[in-house]
Amino acid sequence: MTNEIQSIFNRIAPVYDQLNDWLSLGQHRIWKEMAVKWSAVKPGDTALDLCCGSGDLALRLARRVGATGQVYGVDFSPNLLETASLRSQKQYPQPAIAWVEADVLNLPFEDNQFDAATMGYGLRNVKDIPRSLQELHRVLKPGAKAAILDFHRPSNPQLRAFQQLYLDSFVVPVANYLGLKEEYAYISPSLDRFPIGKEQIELAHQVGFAIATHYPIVNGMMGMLVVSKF
Ligand SMILES: C/C(=C\Cc1cc(O)c2ccccc2c1O)CCC[C@H](C)CCC[C@H](C)CCCC(C)C
Ligand SMILES: C[S@@+](CC[C@H](N)C(=O)[O-])C[C@H]1O[C@@H](n2cnc3c(N)ncnc32)[C@H](O)[C@@H]1O
Repeated sequence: MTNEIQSIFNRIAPVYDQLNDWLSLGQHRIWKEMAVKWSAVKPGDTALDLCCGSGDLALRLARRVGATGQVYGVDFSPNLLETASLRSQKQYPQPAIAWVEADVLNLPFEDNQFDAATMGYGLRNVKDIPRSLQELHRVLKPGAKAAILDFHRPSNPQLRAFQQLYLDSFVVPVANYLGLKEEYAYISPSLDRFPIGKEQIELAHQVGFAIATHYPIVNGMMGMLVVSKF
């Protein structure tokens, strides 16, 4: 399964950023900015972006930590990391970002290292959610926060039906046009398996996060889990 997920993301890498803009009507930028803000990252921090993909969140974190801070972006897709690295090289001044190819279930970092963290659309894709939250908890400093953005299922049946229709009748056909039907058709079943907000809070508490809050966004079609370590 891990290799399957890795190869999905390697295949979509060339069009990933463009499709996110088209399919979310540009809205994913706002949701990602909210994640950065809710991670409470500040100038001088050492910040972590898990499942960084093409680097959207890591680049935003880098703007917040500034010249005195450092950002680490971790992902297991070499193709998306290549895009991320090219994007950061094009920026001036060069952001202080280290792109790390690794599995977020086994982070190559010491305990208590990071002041803040983000994870965008990663948690739903890992094969062991509790383990990934445990690793995040381990590497955060006491007092640090993380914001975890992902799809969510709205409790309202009409909104849920709209979300399903949007995925089946807009997202998948657009991806199909680019030869990526199966890759984008994967989103819907992955969302069906994904724990809802309350369940995410419970999992976060189980791995030791002292505070865990889930905020529905876009009428519950997306969600943000914000966790704090004490
Ligand atoms: C940035 C977004 C999704 C990233 C993403 C996550 C995955 O797990 C994938 C799996 C396989 C292939 C691709 C991805 C992937 O790109 C979020 C934005 C893109 C969404 C496809 C848009 C979905 C929007 C909501 C269902 C409805 C929002 C309505 C609003 C009025 C635009
Ligand atoms: C939907 S993309 C999100 C990328 C980026 N965070 C964003 O918001 O645009 C999911 C990312 O998670 C990565 N990923 C999934 N499981 C992983 C794991 N176990 N370890 C490292 N990366 C993983 C994929 O390679 C992919 O880049």
